[in-house]
Amino acid sequence: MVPSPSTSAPAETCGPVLPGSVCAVKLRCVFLLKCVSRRVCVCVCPVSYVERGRQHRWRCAQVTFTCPTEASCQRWVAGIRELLAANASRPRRLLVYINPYGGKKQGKRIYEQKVAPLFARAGVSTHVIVTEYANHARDHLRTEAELKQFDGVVCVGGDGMFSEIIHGLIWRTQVDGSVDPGCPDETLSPCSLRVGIIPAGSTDCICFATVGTNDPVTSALHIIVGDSQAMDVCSIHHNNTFLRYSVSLLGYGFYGDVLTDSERKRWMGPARYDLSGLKMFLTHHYYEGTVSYLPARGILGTPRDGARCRSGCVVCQHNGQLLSEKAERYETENDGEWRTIRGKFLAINAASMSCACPRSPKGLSPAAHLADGTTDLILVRKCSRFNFLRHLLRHTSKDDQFDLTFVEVHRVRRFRFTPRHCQSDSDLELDLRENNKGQIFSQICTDHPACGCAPAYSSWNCDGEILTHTAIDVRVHCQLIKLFARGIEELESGLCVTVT
Ligand SMILES: CCCCCCCCCCCCC/C=C/[C@@H](O)[C@H](CO)NC(=O)CCCCCCCCCCCCCCC
Ligand SMILES: Nc1ncnc2c1ncn2[C@@H]1O[C@H](COP(=O)(O)OP(=O)(O)OP(=O)(O)O)[C@@H](O)[C@H]1O
Ligand SMILES: [Ca+2]
Repeated sequence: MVPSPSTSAPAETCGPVLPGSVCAVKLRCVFLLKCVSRRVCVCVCPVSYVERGRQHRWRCAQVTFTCPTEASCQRWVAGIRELLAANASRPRRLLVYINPYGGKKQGKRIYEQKVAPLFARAGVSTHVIVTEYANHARDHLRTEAELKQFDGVVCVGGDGMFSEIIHGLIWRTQVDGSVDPGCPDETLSPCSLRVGIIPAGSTDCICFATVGTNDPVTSALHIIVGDSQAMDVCSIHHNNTFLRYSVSLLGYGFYGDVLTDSERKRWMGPARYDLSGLKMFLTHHYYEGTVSYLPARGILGTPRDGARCRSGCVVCQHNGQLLSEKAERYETENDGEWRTIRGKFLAINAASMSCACPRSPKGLSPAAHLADGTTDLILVRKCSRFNFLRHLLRHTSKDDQFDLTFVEVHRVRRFRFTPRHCQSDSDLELDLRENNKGQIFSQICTDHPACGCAPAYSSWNCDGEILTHTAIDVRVHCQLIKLFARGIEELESGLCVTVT
């Protein structure tokens, strides 16, 4: 039996030096440090472990054992090392990409000061690359990186940087497995390497929604203990041509416009989103188009069931199993019934996870799941500024943001969007008839008296990157990637397990 701070150690061999009780997470030994000093007949052996703090934060703590002889100390050390080595889920070698440019430009400092010392203490070796330009990490992963040498990839940056990493990894996995990554109907191969996120961006919603906090030390500890959390990925195509993948928010209208405007203000750091958000709220543009979607059927959960995706989520386990069985039976998602909605929208958002972040702690779709093979399609129809503000405010309160007449939400496996100006002649004809022949254009101008005309189209905000096309086809790939995370834990802050 190997000692851990959780068990009272046998008196004759080893016992905590510190008097009183010790707090520990599940009381699992995280690291082991070597014997640091030897006095006459006493060997001191500090062992590091994880301690839970407030609001899902983890901290590294230490307990020191003393042994009467060097030999018994070495036996304890060897025993613990053996136990840790036998744990296959803990990474030993990691490929680390640092974006020195994201968020407040602190990525390098955060990694060097807060994360690297923990990796070193845990005996995790690293190969660190500080990126020199946008898409450096993506291209390195696609073509150069010797992935067999590593047990995982770590991304130091924000959602955009994480997006680069998964683009590189997913592409590489498909090419290595002879799967065509560009084909919209292809069943993609899941990536075997896990990705760790050290938050150093502006929103960091993927980290927040999978860990419960944006804290570099907590994320580093989740990587060290070898946590694993599967995640859905949406593939986005335009006319059968691959555009991008998305794991969090795919937003047209409001969030697309906020992103486009905020890119010009990058020098402001994370505050750019608030300023652009206010500006776009006041601008109040709506966009016309057609949304078609394939509802998710036969699965557990709905977008308004009040459930929350948490560590060990049964909905994700159940739906993941169901969808993989479906794939084995060669059933395609095409056999369901597509539905179509035509209209004027302030925002069209697809949230593949809750998209919780410090700005919106419960997220855009609080009941969305990380790994259930679906995305929540949220349609905010044209409404007054006052009503839109009511909807936005509910992202920050306990009230249901979908309980409004101009908002609807559907849990879907696939969807398509066609902006009005791209619609086929027959669709346009239908529109004209619906709008009393020809009055549609003057209608738009009446709705925007300040400028006299409305923009015909917005852009898609795809995990914080702007998409080049507006007409898109989106498909969810269930559990395509894995993170060094465990989902948000139910256990609340401050709770410590006491060692007697
Ligand atoms: C009145 C307060 C309303 C507050 C409403 C806050 C809603 C915030 C919802 C945030 C959802 C983030 C989803 C994640 C998206 C990421 O993939 C992406 C890349 O990191 N981040 C953004 O696009 C960054 C998107 C950032 C959007 C910020 C929007 C701020 C809106 C402010 C509206 C002010 C109206 C004030 C009227 C008096
Ligand atoms: N060395 C670099 N120089 C310039 N841009 C880079 C570099 N490395 C990565 N990038 C790009 O920087 C962009 C922003 O990075 P990141 O997502 O880390 O920060 P952010 O946008 O501030 O945060 P968030 O996405 O969480 O809102 C990404 O699009 C990424 O491709
Ligand atoms: Ca999902």
